[in-house]
Amino acid sequence: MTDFFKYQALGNDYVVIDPRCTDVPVSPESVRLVCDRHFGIGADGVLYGPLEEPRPGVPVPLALFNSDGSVCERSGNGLRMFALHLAEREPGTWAGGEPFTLRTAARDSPVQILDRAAGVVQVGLGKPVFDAAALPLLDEDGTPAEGPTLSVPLTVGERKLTVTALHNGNPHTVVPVAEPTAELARSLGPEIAGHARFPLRTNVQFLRVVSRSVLEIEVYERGAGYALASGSSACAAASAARELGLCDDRVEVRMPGGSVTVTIAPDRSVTLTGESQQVASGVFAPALRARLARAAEAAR
Ligand SMILES: N[C@@H](CCC[C@H](N)C(=O)O)C(=O)O
Repeated sequence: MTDFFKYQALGNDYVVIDPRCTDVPVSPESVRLVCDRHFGIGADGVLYGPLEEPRPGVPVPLALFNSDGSVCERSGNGLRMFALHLAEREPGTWAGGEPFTLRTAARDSPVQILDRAAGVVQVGLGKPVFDAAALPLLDEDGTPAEGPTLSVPLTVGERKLTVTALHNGNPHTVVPVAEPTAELARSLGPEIAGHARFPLRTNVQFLRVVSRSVLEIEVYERGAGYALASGSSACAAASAARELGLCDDRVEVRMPGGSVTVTIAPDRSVTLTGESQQVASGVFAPALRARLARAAEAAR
């Protein structure tokens, strides 16, 4: 029995809980406990799956949770890590390098393991939508906003920002700045992520366009906080910069944890390529197991 498999992608870390390997229950409270960096394993989120026996040619379903226990519809880094997990468990089926499909609450996402030893995986995240109803976004008076979200005036405390908001399986708000810093992400990120105009909250990226082929971002994630990297955030920043005419169709996105490559097709569909690795695997100690069981019982 193996209760957990821990992975990281440029420092964005997830715990995989595989129901084929453990009977550990998963609930918002148990996710919070597992992700706690002092009382649990520590992670930015949990990937729970496969939710059914994986079969070649059939989308493999999984559920994703942020470290605060909230459900997230999709995770670019998480999908890449889960693809590696499937390959580690059944290399004969999933490690051959052929593309296959993962299914989350957002949509189906094609993945392809390009270099298993180096952990290089590519994932297709589809086409972003730059529309208020998709985010969703409210107007200042709290009524549903309508129309394009390429340039949205957003008042945050004393600051008057102009941001680009988009939805690509999950919501994102890109904030162009002269210098993205961890301090800025940690201070302003929460105010934007939980802004009243985003009823489902939003992931936040602070973006500097270094050149037409290089972007630099700092990330504050919905439900997880400051992150060293984020796949869907890197794609959101690239899609926003591309839509604003600020970058080419293939960019390196630099984050504190490392860089990924994002390519944007003429139809706006986005592909993310980057490394990730397994960090550890193991069993929960009896005391933690008992707490997880109590948390799940309380959630029923
Ligand atoms: N780190 C992930 C994003 C995880 C989900 C996000 N926090 C949300 O709630 O949408 C990634 O690599 O995309």
